Amino acid sequence: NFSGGLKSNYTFPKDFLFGVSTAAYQIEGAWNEDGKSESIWDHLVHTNASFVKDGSNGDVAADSYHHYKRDAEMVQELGVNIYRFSISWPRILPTGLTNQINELGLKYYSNLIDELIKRNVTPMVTIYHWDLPQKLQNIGGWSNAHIVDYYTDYAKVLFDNFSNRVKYWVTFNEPMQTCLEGYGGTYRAPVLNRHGIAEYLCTHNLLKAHASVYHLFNENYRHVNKGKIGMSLDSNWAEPKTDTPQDREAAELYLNTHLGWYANPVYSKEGNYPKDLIKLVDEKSLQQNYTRSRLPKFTPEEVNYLKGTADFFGLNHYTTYLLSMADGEVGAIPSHENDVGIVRVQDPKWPSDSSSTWLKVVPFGFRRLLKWITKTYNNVPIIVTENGYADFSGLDDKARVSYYSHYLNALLHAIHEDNSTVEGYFAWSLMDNFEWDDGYVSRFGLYLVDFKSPNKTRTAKSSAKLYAEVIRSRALPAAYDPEDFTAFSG
Ligand SMILES: O=S(=O)(O)CCCN1CCN(CCO[C@@H]2O[C@H](CO)[C@@H](O)[C@H](O)[C@H]2O)CC1
Repeated sequence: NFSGGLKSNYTFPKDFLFGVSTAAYQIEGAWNEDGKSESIWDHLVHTNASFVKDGSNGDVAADSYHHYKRDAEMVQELGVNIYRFSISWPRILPTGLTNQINELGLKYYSNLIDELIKRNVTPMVTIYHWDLPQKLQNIGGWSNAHIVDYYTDYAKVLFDNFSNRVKYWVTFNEPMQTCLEGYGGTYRAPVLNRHGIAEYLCTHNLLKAHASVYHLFNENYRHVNKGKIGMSLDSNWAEPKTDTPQDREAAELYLNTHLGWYANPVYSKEGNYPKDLIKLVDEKSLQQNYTRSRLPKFTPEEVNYLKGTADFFGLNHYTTYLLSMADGEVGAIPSHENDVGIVRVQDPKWPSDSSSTWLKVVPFGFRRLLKWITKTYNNVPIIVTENGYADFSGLDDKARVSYYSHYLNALLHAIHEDNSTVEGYFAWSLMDNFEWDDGYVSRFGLYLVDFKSPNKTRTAKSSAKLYAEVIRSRALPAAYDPEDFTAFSG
């Protein structure tokens, strides 16, 4: 049924990892303090103030650079076992390269890690959550093949300094957002908009960089504390718009050419990009008179080098779309969108009070996506590294309480009825933060941040209490009703 499963008294396994997530650019502030250099997000919001809905930026954000002890306290109040945060590359390597290592940057993260360990909370580090040093973008960024070495050198500095205290690593957060939306489009930094070309170059180099860091970790650092490393991929669920063969094909094609674009090379038995994607881009490139396909190819050695380079499947999920085949050309020519040729919409009946217009509440989609990943990638262990809801602010966040209840219900059914191997779940986000193009208009936090107060005061919302209760009891509240979506009726 709609909420992903009927009322049950399923519980979460006692060793299930409950976590909460944040990202450097969205919470830290101190954008140019203590030696940190400009990231591509600093550069974008400073040179194009109209990019952000409320004209704001991450210069100060939640000022976690100065309030990380309060953050660690909040994490402890929630009772989570693990805290996922990201490290800012330009805070560690101001030139982007290892000729200059910023000790004050290392110190900040070392202090944060110690605060977490003191509170019995396991740190999980996301090595890259979108904030590339601008100096590297100036020489091509992810479209420059040498970025594989630059990223590997950066990751080695983190492993050398933190692998004895950090057990969980995520190489990239949502690589598709960087490559498809940032290099192919204008929705994310560096807003290159070189659709049809740059999204494929970015992805090609980024996947090689991922594998390079996986092997570095596997060979030299895993033994330090039996650490684990993976990647966090974002995916909507794709439901066929109508129950017809074409729409079923469109839904499968969406998953293969978006999630599979990154998952197939790493998690599938055969490796490499999905066959559908290779075929579509090769054919379109030929028709468009390109001498060679716009999709770069992996050599057989590279296909093997990439295969199996993760201990878990990190999944960021928020919402669902209805898919159908396009009748005729869609999107710019050339572009990934045009290459794939499908159309996605959302059902107007789906609850949609969220401040993020794309975020519709569709719990069954979460359960079906987990089942699809389990089936497609041979029951790979999954860690849901982000899931959450946005509103316009407020402490008694009933819609967020309802969203989490429904999505956790769907998760319980995925675990107990669909036998998906899910090892953990992280709420996005610990606190209200800079929501990229939505600025501070859309709030995702379990804690409300008063951005006008000097200390960026954090206060627990009703959803923080719900989440803490679920973690303590390992179950949904007895009062939870899978059929009740009233919290969303506007
Ligand atoms: O229909 S549209 O094409 O107009 C918009 C597509 C919807 N996307 C889906 C992927 N999602 C990534 C989520 O992004 C993740 O989730 C959080 C909340 O956004 C961010 O704050 C995190 O940094 C990020 O990891 C952003 C919105």
